[in-house]
Amino acid sequence: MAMAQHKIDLQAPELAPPAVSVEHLHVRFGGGQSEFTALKDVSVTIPKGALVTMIGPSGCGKSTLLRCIADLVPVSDGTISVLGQTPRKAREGRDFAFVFQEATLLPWRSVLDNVRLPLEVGRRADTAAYADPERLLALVGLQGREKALPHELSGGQRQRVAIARALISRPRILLMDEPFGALDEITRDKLNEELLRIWKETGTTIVFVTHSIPEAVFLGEHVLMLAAHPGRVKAYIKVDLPTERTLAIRDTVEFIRITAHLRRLLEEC
Ligand SMILES: Nc1ncnc2c1ncn2[C@@H]1O[C@H](COP(=O)(O)OP(=O)(O)OP(=O)(O)O)[C@@H](O)[C@H]1O
Repeated sequence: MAMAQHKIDLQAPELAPPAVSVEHLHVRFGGGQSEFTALKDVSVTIPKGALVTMIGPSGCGKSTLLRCIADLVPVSDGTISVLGQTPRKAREGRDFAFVFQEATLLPWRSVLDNVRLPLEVGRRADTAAYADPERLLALVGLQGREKALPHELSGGQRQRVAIARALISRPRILLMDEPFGALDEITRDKLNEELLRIWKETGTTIVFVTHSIPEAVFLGEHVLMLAAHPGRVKAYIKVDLPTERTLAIRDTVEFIRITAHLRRLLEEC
């Protein structure tokens, strides 16, 4: 009698490539006498759909790591895979988008036209591949401000525009380098809550660099800590807090315990 065939599901989640896989990454700048090792033997896996925050002392290589993932800085040794491809391929396929500390909006274009910009300069012929700019503005809480010019917006609102613009190509990964670092505390708190909502609504994987331990813990499902000189992984912890988070969670014993633990680790870096 023939044996029953067992169906093998090649799309099983555990077999799918992670969002980002970094293996034995070394990044060196300069050469000869002035060679400088910015990252040494960094290995880390970022699961699909995760929100990973990255923290570490100044100069430990957080931006460098993010830029390597984004194909903006060349890798000296090791490999990076973004959704199973090279960072170059992922960049060409617009699989990720980058949000910087400065919103860098075009001052002469309206909010809506700034968000639409990637549609005009992009290489995707298929406009259905892009999200609807007006819906994105609603998603980031800027409904009704479509016609405003950047100078008419607050810093927090400009950063909301930058996030909407980043989301227009429906990136599967959002790389954020201290996006709220220049904002006042109240605006930053509000945007932190909103980012969690946007993350849940879009299902985008997010890698978020910050200098703030409370911000890293509030946002992160996982916190990646780098140590400096040379830049290397110090810790990669899962944040054991409920996924539904409001700012009030920062007053809980568990939140305070995790931030204290990270602060002690940071002091060793
Ligand atoms: N293009 C470059 N050429 C030479 N050195 C560089 C270059 N980019 C970064 N570095 C150096 O690599 C190290 C890591 O820089 P990086 O900006 O990644 O650190 P960081 O952790 O993001 O710092 P910060 O928290 O201050 O923003 C620093 O010493 C920096 O001076």
